[in-house]
Amino acid sequence: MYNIFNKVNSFKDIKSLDYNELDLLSMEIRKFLIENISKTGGHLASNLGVVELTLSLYRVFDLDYDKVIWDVSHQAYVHKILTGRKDKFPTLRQHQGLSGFLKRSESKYDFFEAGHSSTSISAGIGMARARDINKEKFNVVSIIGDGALSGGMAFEALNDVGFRKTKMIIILNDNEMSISKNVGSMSNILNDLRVNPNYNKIKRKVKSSIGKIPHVGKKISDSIVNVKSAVKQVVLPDMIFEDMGLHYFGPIDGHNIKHLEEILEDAKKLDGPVLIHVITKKGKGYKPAENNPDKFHGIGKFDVVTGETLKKTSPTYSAAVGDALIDIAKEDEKVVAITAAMPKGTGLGEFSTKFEDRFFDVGIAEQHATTMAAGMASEGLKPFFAVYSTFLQRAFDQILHDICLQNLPVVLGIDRAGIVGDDGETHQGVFDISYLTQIPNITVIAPKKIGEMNKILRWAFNHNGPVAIRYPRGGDYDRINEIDDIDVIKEGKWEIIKEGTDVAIISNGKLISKVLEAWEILKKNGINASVINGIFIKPIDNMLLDELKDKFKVIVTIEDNVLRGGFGESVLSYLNKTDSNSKILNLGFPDEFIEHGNVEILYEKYNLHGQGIVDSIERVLR
Ligand SMILES: Cc1ncc(C[n+]2csc(CCOP(=O)(O)OP(=O)(O)O)c2C)c(N)n1
Ligand SMILES: CC(=O)[C@@H](O)[C@H](O)COP(=O)(O)O
Ligand SMILES: [Mg+2]
Repeated sequence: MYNIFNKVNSFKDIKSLDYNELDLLSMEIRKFLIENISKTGGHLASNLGVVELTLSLYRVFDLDYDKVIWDVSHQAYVHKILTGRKDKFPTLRQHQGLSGFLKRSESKYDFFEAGHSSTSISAGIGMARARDINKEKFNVVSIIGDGALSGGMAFEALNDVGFRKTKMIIILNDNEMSISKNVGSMSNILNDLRVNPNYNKIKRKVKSSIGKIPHVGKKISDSIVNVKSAVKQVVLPDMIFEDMGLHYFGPIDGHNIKHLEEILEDAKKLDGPVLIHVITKKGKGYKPAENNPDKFHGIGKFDVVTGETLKKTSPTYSAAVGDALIDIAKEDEKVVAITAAMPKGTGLGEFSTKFEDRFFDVGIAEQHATTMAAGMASEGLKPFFAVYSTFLQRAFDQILHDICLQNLPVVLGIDRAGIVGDDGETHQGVFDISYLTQIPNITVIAPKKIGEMNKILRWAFNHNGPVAIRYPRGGDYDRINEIDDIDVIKEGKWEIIKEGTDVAIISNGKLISKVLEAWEILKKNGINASVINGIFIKPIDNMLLDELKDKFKVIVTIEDNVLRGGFGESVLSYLNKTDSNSKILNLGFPDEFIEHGNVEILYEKYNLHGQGIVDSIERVLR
């Protein structure tokens, strides 16, 4: 089935191949990726786009010596194949299987881990400077996408590397796509560069003809500069990378291995930072992905022939947020929506077309989005920033310093709160309760079911101060439909779902379903539990806690967050200040990073499934 691919297990095996064999290998790698990812799910389109780029890099550079850093690292599957992990590919993103991202524990060739974007240039600069101080000689190559280049850290790193002239190579992998269409003025500049490839040709001609003039004097060299800038003025209004102090090569066809290799060899010889602008096609070689790169950016299992996803779609929290927001925005023209490059993932797709002027995709710029929201709120707008819990970690200071310090009414829609599953450590949303609740002025709230989203969002927009609404990836468990939506939302007031006598269980969000599962088992075991929806994670319901402590010997908190600084600790800390004699049991995630794997497997592993909750409670009651 595979001719060349079967013989390739390592980057060492590709060095001796000729260009025809490399073309065949590229096709076979694509076939392998499509077949495997159709069964496991994963980041298909980005990987299909970097096949030739990865092969070229690994022929020119020596991974036993040189360092290659992949930004985000969702596009590093070909790297995994070429670094001895081909056979493990069917386990991709499965619990205990290969990670979907780079992992230093997986391979000595995974030089730097990522999952969040725009870190590769900074990491590369760090390695290059360590190399220089340690008097070593290896090459450093950072590969960053055009989407990731919209992130502030990437600009900070370019600003630094161009100034200090650190020797390294930056490959800008430009496929005109972030997850959705790339946005921003840098994206426009890249487009200019793409459609004006003449600039480099003319520059090379000018340089080579001047190189032929013997003993170039100051006058002539001045005129070179003038010619260069004249060329720039005519061909391009601004050559941003060269002006920042980097050598620029491009645009280069990222699917032409021979040409890529020539450029990489040239770049290797140069001192100082080099940026190679490579043009690739996201989804290359698989029509459904080429035609629909955002759908195939990160996809679940799919049918290879039709490209259709196999899992039936069911209502999600993100979609409910999008619908509710449209509803509210129709009534209130002050409502605006913001995303940091995740319009579809956060459910804002329809909003973006219905309210074009009131929708802002700022690129992968969570910090900017947060402070911009604060600015909008200071002028009377009602901003809603929908953002994944894990990516909002970037904007901690902006939430604190720009929103909360000024008590500005920004609504943060914290999507993917709690564990997300297959993406693993870098993406689990298990820190937001801890990082948010320590900030004064903010209110943190969580719906227990999708149906409550509209009501909660309306409450948040009417609240005079910052509000964070946390909700999970995906949708509800069926069990939650056994209970009603919350009736009235009152700040700091919890909802009693079941009245019991033996133990009080307080939880919030999606985990309420798991608590209901536990409640049923406990009942069968003769234990009568109260179940409380701690819908307000901050402020907590002190009055109800006062009643619970007098009534129950055991109070249990359960959260989809790390225990440190979490909901349970807030409850514990309050009860510690009272005369409570109740025993408090806090359930949640321990002080460690939560690996990748199916969400249900992970809940079970950490005893947050029905039986796990029961076991923990029975242990304490005994
Ligand atoms: C800080 C942060 N915000 C958002 C994301 C979600 N995200 C993952 S990949 C991606 C798009 C990256 O685009 P690009 O760098 O061009 O890579 P491509 O997939 O096009 O190869 C985004 C927005 C992230 N990983 N990190
Ligand atoms: C690499 C990355 O950060 C995103 O592509 C992420 O994997 C998307 O996750 P969702 O599938 O939850 O939108
Ligand atoms: Mg891209």
